[in-house]
Amino acid sequence: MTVLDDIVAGVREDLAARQATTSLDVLKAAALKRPSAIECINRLRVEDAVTVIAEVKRSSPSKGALAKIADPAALAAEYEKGGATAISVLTEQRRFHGSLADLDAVRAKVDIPVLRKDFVVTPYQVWEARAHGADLCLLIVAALEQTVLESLVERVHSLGMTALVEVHDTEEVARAVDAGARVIGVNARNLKSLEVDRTTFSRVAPSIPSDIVKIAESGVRGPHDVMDYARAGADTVLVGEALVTDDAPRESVADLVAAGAHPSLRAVRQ
Ligand SMILES: O=C(O)c1ccccc1NCC(=O)[C@H](O)[C@H](O)COP(=O)(O)O
Repeated sequence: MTVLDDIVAGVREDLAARQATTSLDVLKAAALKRPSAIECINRLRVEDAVTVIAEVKRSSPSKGALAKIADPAALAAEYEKGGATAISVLTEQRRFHGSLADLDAVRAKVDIPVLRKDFVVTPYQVWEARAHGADLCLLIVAALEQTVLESLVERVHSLGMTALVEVHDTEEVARAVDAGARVIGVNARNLKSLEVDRTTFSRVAPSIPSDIVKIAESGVRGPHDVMDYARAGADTVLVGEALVTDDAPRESVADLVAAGAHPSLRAVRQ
């Protein structure tokens, strides 16, 4: 069994428990009370700069416990003040120690778009994301059969959210495009070995059509990695570990944002 299969099996068990207590009708009612979603795509891809999605990440299968995040909302607020374009909140419980409560807290605190980062395999979880205030919802191609991927992308978009469709190779890019993705994230973390290879983005991104927003996920340790991803064509970078393990997350986000807007990148991005 791969790490991904193991995580998804746990997600399905936890989901069954939540579905037993919260009906889809309750979620739908909550989702309908949300204001219409922010137009995320225009915020993620801006002229002359690479934007930053900063992640609330407590733990991970590859590293174990990363940070004691007593107040995820306060951390997200620091990210926002540092210039993050969006906040990613890991809501998976067993391996990442996240929760929908974290998503609620962050949503209540920040004005910028919020991503539900989880292993979404059913429409119920998409409704959950919307009911808990997410503007973006992660869908991992490797975890989904094509027909399911297509229906979940459609569901995410029909609820006014934006799907961040995650891929690891060019075959998965083709599947993401066929499924209607408008935003594709290339994750440098191999989901079998959990090793991070930052060159994955430069190999995979050229196969992503130009009208689709390109996000480089994982492995950013500092400003130089943002600039490398920018030179390889990223519109946005998604950063977790380096920020949650930092003593000054606001300043560190600001440094990454400044790197993404560095004048030397202008020629590359035109
Ligand atoms: O982080 C992990 O160990 C991991 C393992 C298996 C599946 C997903 C995993 N991480 C989720 C992510 O995609 C990252 O949290 C995100 O891209 C940020 O990465 P990083 O900046 O390297 O923490």
